[in-house]
Amino acid sequence: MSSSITSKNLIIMAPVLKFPINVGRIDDVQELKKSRKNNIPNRFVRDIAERPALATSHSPMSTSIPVIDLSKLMKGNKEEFHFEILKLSASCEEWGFFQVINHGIDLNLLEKIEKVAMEFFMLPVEEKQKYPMAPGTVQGYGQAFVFSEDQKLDWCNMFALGLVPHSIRNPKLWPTNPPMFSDTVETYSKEIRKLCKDLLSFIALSLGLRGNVFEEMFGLSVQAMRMNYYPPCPRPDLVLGLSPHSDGSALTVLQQGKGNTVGLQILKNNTWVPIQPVRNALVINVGDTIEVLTNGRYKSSEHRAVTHKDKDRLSIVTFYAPSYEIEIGPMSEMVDENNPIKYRRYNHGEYSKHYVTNKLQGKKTLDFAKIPPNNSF
Ligand SMILES: O=C(O)CCC(=O)C(=O)O
Ligand SMILES: [Fe+2]
Repeated sequence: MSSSITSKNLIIMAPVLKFPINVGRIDDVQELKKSRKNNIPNRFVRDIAERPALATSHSPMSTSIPVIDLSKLMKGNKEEFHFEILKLSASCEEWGFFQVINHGIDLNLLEKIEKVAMEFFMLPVEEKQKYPMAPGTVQGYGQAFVFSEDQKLDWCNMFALGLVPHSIRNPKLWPTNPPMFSDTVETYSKEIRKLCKDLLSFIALSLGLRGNVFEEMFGLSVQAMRMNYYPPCPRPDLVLGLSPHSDGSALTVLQQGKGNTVGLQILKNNTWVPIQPVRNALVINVGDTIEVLTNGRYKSSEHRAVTHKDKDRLSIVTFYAPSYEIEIGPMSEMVDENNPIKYRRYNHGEYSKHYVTNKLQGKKTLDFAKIPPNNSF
């Protein structure tokens, strides 16, 4: 029997790697850009099957995923509320993604977090490397999810922090430069936390469940943040900004840099669909945890980021998940004879550990929880 994981021992242990790892040389893509002009090191060049097709007249149109108006859920009349809940349920079932407008978060705060994030990424590399992401770990500056020398690298610089509970914080990784960085992260993460709670309660209602079901189940929810900076890439047809993956969270909130190019793509019906940013909206996606809890009714969608030849791109991503202590599995309301159980029960801390100690590879991480379909005739 595996012992359950608590937030305290997770930070000490996490990520727990069975062997010392050799990740080889990880070039900083912003520095590459400065030094090498058009030469892309082989480690960034994807195998042909993985390369992003550049837009042609045949490529799927950039799509606006469903847009949910939060004000209609918070204070709309009965009809507006009902309509928006139906839209929410359809978005989660069909896309696992939606954008939220009128979310109530001060637009100045969204601008401010973007500003400090960009200021951070524009610092000299020596300054950023004062907060290093150690190989195999997921906090600090660097590239996460790299576990071997021959693994392909993403055309991205990341900066990530654990936020809640406090025990997952590593104070040495909180930048003092830019001066407003850490304060802004604190304010922003409190606002995003409220949004996650509200959205989860509407997601519960959209499933016909009590609004507070997830809040009660999750305990003190874990919250972490990652800023992804994708510099322009001379050969966007050869590289990926971020490898295909689903998120291990319950819910993810993604803020795209204002005026940035399209970079996020979602795999839908085996086609990578570029997602058109909507002004002042936040992109929300269902993570693996909600997929398990709803027994696959709401699915975490596979997504990735691509780069652009001339333009950079920033995304600021919040992951909201249950406390590591809790055990999860499909909720009884989601299982019946037409919807047989698809996932086993497990400790969420174990899943988090599994997620952060494996490379990003589509939805493979969720095999951890899948019950193989019954093959008997
Ligand atoms: O940059 C993006 O749009 C995607 C980011 C993302 O999926 C992630 O950080 O998990
Ligand atoms: Fe993601």
